[in-house]
Order: sequence, then C-alpha cells, then structure tokens
Amino acid sequence: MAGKDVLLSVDGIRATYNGAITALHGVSFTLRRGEILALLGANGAGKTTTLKAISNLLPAERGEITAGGVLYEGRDVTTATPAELVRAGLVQVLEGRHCFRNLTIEENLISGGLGRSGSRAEIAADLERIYAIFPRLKEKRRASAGLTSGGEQQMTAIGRALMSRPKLLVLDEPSMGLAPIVVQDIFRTLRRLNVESGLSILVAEQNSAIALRYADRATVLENGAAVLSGDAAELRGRDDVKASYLGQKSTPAPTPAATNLPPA
Ligand SMILES: Nc1ncnc2c1ncn2[C@@H]1O[C@H](COP(=O)(O)OP(=O)(O)OP(=O)(O)O)[C@@H](O)[C@H]1O
Repeated sequence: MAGKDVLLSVDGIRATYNGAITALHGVSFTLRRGEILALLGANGAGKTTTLKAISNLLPAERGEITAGGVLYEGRDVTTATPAELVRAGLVQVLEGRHCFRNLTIEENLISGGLGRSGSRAEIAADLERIYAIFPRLKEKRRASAGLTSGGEQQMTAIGRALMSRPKLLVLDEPSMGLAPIVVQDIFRTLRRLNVESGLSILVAEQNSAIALRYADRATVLENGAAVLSGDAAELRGRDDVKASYLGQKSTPAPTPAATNLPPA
C-alpha cells in the first residue's frame, strides 16, 4: 500500500429515502490514498446507499444525507454534484455494470472521457491504455455493448470510468452475476491498477471472500451501521468473520479416533 494520508473520509453519515426510511445510521470510515478498501455486508446492509451518498447520487432516488458528511482530499464534498466529483477524480461504477447497450464498446469507453477536454490524440492514447488493461475489450471494440458477455460489460463499465483518469475508483458489487473466474480476473486487474498506478479503490461487495483477498482493509456494514473495520488479512483470519461473512465454520480439532482413521 502506498501513502498513509486520508483520501476519503466518511463521517457519521445518516441517510434516508423518501424522508421516512432510514438506511444509514451514522456510517464512518476512512480510505487512505493508494489503498483498496472493501465495504462488506449482506443484502440491504447499506453498501449501495453509502456509495451513493459519497457520489451524491441519493437525490435521484428521493434519498438524502440527514447528518454527517463526506471529505474528499480534505474538502467537504457533501453537496458537490456527481459531475464535479468526476472532475475532481472521484468516479463511481454503478451496480449492474451499466453500459450504453446500443453503443459499441469503444463508443462506451470514449463516452467516459467526454468530461475531460482532451484532444483526439489524448483520447486515442487513453483508449490504448484501457485496451492494454483489458485486451478483451480491444478484440470486441466494434461489438454493441448489449450483445457482449456480463464480464465484458463489467470491464467496459470499469474501462469507461478509467477514461476519466480517476484518483478514486468506487465500485458497487463488480462480482454480481459473474462466474468466479471472471470475478477473479476483474479483482486481479483492479489490484494491478492499484499497484502499478497507485489508483485508490473503494469496492462494495457481498462476495466477502474475494474482496478480502484483494483489499488492504475492509469495513463491514450491518443494518446501516459500520460494525467492524480492520486489515483485510486480519479480518480473513477471524472466526466471527469466517462464520458470518465467509460462509466457513471454524474447523474443530480432529478427535483422536478420527486421527487414527486411514486416509480416505
Ligand atoms: N431507492 C430506495 N428507496 C427506498 N429504500 C431504499 C432504496 N434503496 C435502498 N433502500 C433501502 O435502504 C436499505 C439499504 O439498502 P442498500 O441498497 O444500500 O443496501 P446494500 O447493502 O447495497 O444491499 P444490496 O447488496 O442488496 O444492494 C435497505 O433497507 C433498502 O431497502
């Protein structure tokens, strides 16, 4: 992990929908520059709401932050528009790998760079950078995004976000609905980007096993509150985390009788 300075600070966020449903009850955590932080939790724990609070996307769903705030690079961005956040380097890949289905993969990627005032040559160079990260997208660049596989659409959604040259990439459940091998490929790529270019990553995941394997640290949400935070490696070794989030039972010590059995 690179530097230790704080890039993103989520400070006691409470959030409601329709002025009635309280989805977050005071979530706090920090993300250091250059790290991968996983936001874990079961269905409905508040992961998506937290990410949308960070990117100021709640108003589109009649949601709002009612207390607390978000600091990005030391600046209060609680009221910054999503477009301002993208320009400041904070980009979110929404849940469900949204692509423009009728546009080609390449057109989808180019759309991600439109917010920057880059020349044609710069956009072409950025495209080549994305194709080097995801060679599969280069092969499929002329295909309509809607006709490509779920994995290719996820890569396109991530590639499009990378076209705006983010400092902080925020991803909502990139593993959703994808085969384990594709999920592993995507997490490996995220880790490589993190190591090679220092990209900071906040990733919300229900798949705690893969997220804890690739993240530096993790925060666990339950019922709209952060209940646990720590180093990913340490959390992976904890019995309560294994039982509640990794679907593993703690292994009982073998009984003497069992030890005497011949190998199966
Ligand atoms: N647009 C919405 N309107 C009303 N309530 C919502 C809305 N979106 C989420 N909620 C509620 O807010 C709570 C947190 O949901 P959220 O989607 O943030 O959880 P999550 O951890 O991301 O779950 P999932 O993994 O299923 O996406 C849930 O009780 C959910 O029903």
